[in-house]
Amino acid sequence: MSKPFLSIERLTQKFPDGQGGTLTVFENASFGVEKGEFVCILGHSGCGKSTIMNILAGLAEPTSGVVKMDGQEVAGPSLDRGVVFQNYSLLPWLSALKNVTFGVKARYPDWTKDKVEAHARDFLAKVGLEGDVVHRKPSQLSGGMRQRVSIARAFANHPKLLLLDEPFGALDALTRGTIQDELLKIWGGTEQTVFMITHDIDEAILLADRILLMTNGPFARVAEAVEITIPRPRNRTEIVEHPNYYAIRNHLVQFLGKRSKELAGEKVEDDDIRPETIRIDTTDTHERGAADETPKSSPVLRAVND
Ligand SMILES: Nc1ncnc2c1ncn2[C@@H]1O[C@H](COP(=O)(O)OP(=O)(O)OP(=O)(O)O)[C@@H](O)[C@H]1O
Repeated sequence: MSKPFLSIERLTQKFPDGQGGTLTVFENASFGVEKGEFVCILGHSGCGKSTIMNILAGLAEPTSGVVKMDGQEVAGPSLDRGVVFQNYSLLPWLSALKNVTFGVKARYPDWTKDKVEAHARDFLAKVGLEGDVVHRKPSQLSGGMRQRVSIARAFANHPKLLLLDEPFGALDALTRGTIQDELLKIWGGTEQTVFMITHDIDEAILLADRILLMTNGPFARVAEAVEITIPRPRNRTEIVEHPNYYAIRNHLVQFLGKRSKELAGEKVEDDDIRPETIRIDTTDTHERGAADETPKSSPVLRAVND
């Protein structure tokens, strides 16, 4: 089998536990992300999601294990990997527009000033920021606007991999919904690969191609990769009507509510360190024989190993 675009191999992170011992946050985390894929990761607080993201960004080094992107080992930050954090991390002394042009200039040093600005304005417009508002500094923008600038900035740089760490965590539900739609639109028009942390199950189902589920720490691991068998384009109001929606949602709720605890700390054989692929498709009639009378309302759950 060919290697995925992003491959995470046997990642282990240990920290001093503050009492003279060691805290093993996760051990042998191994998974792959395909080019252009949108992957969300869900797990309880403390299982190590942000730590994994910092390692993928090249901002932290794991205790052991390797991350490879396009076959190259990730070592240190790079313009090929863009990060959006919950707290926006915009440069406070620059306008929204300059926050975007700043990165574009670094990425495309040969571009003229006009080209850089047009490109930045184009991406700001994609997230609904046009006109005078682009000249405001972050302190003069609402939280939702600041997060829009962060997203425009990240996409405008065309990184090969976009890392989103709970980007909508601080936003109200309405703004969050609008920006989720904008994110989908902006991602749909690019070839970019996205890896996103969220605590919101519905957000993950709306956005992701696959959802990785982590068991609780310490010794957390990525136990399952749940395929989102709902066709795109998706939108928030229609997605809940898809026959797979609640079957997938129930599976995720059940994992986070129960199995993430039961599986916590469980040692697995070497052959099983990759997450189990879970495909839930109540519309898949191929799996059932013609004589199978299973009603559509009862979900067919089938787990397929990688
Ligand atoms: N630099 C560090 N030194 C010591 N312990 C750390 C360090 N960074 C993280 N940890 C510990 O590692 C564990 C995982 O932290 P991390 O922030 O990655 O979890 P998370 O899954 O992202 O949590 P949340 O969902 O709350 O953001 C926590 O127990 C945390 O206290």
